[in-house]
Amino acid sequence: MQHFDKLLELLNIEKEEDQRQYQNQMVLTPLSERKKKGVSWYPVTVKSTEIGTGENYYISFERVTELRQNHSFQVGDMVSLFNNSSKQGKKSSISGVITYVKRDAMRVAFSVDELPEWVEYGTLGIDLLFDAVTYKEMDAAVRKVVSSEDPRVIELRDVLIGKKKARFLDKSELPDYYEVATLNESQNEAVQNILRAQDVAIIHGPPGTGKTTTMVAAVKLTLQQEKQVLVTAPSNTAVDLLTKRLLAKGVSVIRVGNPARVNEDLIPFSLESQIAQHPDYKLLKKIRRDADEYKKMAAKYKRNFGKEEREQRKLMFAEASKLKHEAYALEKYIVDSLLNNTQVVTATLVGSVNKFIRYRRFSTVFIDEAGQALEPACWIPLLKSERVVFAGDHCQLPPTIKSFDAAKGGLTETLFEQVIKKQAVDVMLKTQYRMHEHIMQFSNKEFYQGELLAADTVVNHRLFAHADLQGEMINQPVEFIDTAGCGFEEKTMAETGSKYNPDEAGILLKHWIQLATQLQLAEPDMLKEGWFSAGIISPYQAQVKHLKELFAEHPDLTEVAPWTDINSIDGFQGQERDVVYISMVRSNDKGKIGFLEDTRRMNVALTRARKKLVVIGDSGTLGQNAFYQHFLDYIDSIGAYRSAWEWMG
Ligand SMILES: Nc1ncnc2c1ncn2[C@@H]1O[C@H](COP(=O)(O)OP(=O)(O)OP(=O)(O)O)[C@@H](O)[C@H]1O
Repeated sequence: MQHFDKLLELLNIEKEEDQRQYQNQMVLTPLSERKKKGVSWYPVTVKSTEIGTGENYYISFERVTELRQNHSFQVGDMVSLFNNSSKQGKKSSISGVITYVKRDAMRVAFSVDELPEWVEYGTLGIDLLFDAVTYKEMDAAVRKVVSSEDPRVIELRDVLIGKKKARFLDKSELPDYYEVATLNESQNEAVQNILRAQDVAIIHGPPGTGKTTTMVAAVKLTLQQEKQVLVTAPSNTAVDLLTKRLLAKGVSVIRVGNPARVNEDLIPFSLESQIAQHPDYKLLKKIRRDADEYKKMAAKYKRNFGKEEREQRKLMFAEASKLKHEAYALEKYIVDSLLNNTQVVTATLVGSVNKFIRYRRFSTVFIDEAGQALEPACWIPLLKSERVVFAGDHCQLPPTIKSFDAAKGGLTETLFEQVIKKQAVDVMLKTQYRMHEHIMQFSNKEFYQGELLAADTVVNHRLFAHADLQGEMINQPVEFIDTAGCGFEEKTMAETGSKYNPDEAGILLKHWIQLATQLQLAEPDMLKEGWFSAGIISPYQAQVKHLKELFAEHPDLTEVAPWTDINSIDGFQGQERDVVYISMVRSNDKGKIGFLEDTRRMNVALTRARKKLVVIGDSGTLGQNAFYQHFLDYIDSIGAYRSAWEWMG
């Protein structure tokens, strides 16, 4: 099938590029360089070793280093523990997942029956590892979709790629007419669409429209018809959020996935932890220990032994193997009884191949953040489901893709987007609960055909409630500060090629100090914990870094610093702040805007603010692009234009 052949080809291109970037960073770089780059720790010392639930060992390491060195290790990353000892002859290694990491300490979970002996000798080091498993699972899923003889898989596949029309029950055929009192009209429409869908339904959720609220309500109602559903998303963070929201609504949930990648609050709801709490778990542990003992005893017989010892050794191995089978059967019994008694199983898309649910079938799979999910990853849970509900927004961030060719070839186009185009089964949520209407309106016109409405609670909310400030510019919901003609040229970071603009950052800082000072005077309560939040966004990493340094050094900002996050656009996806600044950076004679051409990404940045959005940029450079010219026209139409000259001198 042409569609899938192409998909496999693109996935392979992406994998090769990912691997190439990884190899450049790791394999082709000597250890001393890798250490400098922060992708290897060497040497490390073992601080402690613990046995976890299931077949897991946790080892805590400390890095031996004279310098304060940064690193790129994060919780959830795959790493390789290696032994560089010359006695060993060849390099030995095992892989694991980071469960905790600080500047010079980390804890890693290893899924092994036993730790290799070399862990106790020689000099150890840790490398960041390329995650090939994810690609393998995606590739296998796509191949299975093509070759499947399961009539339901074939049917669902044909609907999703647009060869067959999606079917819906008539409203009158719904068991009951559902209307959730706490949901608004379009949210209720989306829920009903889901209840009627026989193949696929789509919630299209523009920023702040309560996509998660709607999805949780839909899951609850679906559970009145179906015993159990699978709820997934591409990232662990999104799955954790959904798990929390479902638990808060009284739904029983088991979170499946590597415990090292699950948020700590949710560990009690993880399958591993539930297994450990099961009444038969003690017995399971005992059987496993006994099996281990037999294996160890059998292994003690060395080379020169007679017939009798040989027989004994054989018996011990047989006993160990019998006990292992018993343990396996008991574990399966425990897992099945836990899974059979939960309403929802949550996992990431790729995590739904987890050994405990690999062969389980589900009536419905919900896929959240589907606008960011690679098509091959979606097929993993789809293969085990009768029907699918996608939720997302294809007008916000697309999936992250490393290969330019794979992206150009179409790997960025999600299944979510393809279904919207081919089946037109999406219901868009139309009331947003985040932005003042002036903040919402530009994005609304450009991306949502002007169909969005601001809820009464936010339509005119302002930063300052104070009457004296009502008409003031500082209290306007949108400001654009134009740096055109100020000579604020963009600069390029030599090592990374990322752009930054120190003069623009300077203006941003001045504006924020002015605003923060007014805030402190007018609304002292706002600065109490949890009352107020601010975000500073730049599409360029180099500018993010520069802004962070600038803010850290500034004495006037100590009070507001805890409420001000500075990050890239991707770092703010799904989040909101009372005040948001965007530093556009690009300022050049040629009108080159690079990254900023990605208007979907800019849509995310422009829709994070609740009460005030300040955009700083060069209209001369930006205005050469149609999208930004529309933005500048919009700025004029609401009287939000200011010149950076006001802050100069
Ligand atoms: N029907 C509703 N009535 C009142 N408030 C609502 C309603 N639906 C959602 N909200 C509010 O809107 C906000 C965003 O909702 P929610 O967290 O479900 O959205 P999300 O899907 O996570 O975010 P986004 O819409 O940006 O993807 C929340 O504060 C929520 O309480």
